[in-house]
Amino acid sequence: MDGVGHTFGETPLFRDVTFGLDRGGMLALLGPSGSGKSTMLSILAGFITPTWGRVVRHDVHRVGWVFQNPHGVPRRTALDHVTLPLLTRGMARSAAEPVANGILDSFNLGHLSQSLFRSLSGGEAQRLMLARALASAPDLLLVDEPTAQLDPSSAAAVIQVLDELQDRGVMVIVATHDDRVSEACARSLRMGQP
Ligand SMILES: Nc1ncnc2c1ncn2[C@@H]1O[C@H](COP(=O)(O)OP(=O)(O)OP(=O)(O)O)[C@@H](O)[C@H]1O
Repeated sequence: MDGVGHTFGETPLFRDVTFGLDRGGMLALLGPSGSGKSTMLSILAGFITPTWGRVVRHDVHRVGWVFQNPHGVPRRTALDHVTLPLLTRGMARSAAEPVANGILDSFNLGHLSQSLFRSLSGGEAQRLMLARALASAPDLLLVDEPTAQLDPSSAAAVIQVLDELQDRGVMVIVATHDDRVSEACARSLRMGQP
């Protein structure tokens, strides 16, 4: 990001944001409600063109986004959720299901493989959304408030998953109010000081 700023009206939401992130890097976007964290994620995803500055992506072909509230298909199993992105990447079902089960295991969800999405707890559902995002093999993963709805132990499990994602070479940018999430990130960017 080079000198990026954005405004929806007269007052800039943020200005002059410059940073670079390498493969395997994890950055926390911090700031109070309304400071522009989601807007910044949308700019990074390419959904919004910033008013000022530019975003340059090298070797970023796939961008994943995990929303604050886990959106799954209630009557589909956890396994279905992780298998689908593999099928859309061209894998045969016979090859995709073992890979999906491996991903579920690594997110501590293996025992819930056949559970319907609607029966999962909030923390399990949020981890499943991260597992599904990983199955789509993103180069850049944007995560919005992953722990906002979670109790401390579910939040700790999600933070561990975020850590593992960066170990796998994914660039992770996470908008958060949660100090524990920002502590897990090597770097942070504080919004709300235009
Ligand atoms: N499309 C839009 N048009 C006009 N104003 C917008 C638009 N999107 C966001 N805003 C405004 O921009 C400001 C920043 O919103 P944004 O959702 O980026 O904040 P945030 O830091 O992610 O907040 P939260 O932590 O509450 O999710 C808010 O005042 C919001 O009302």
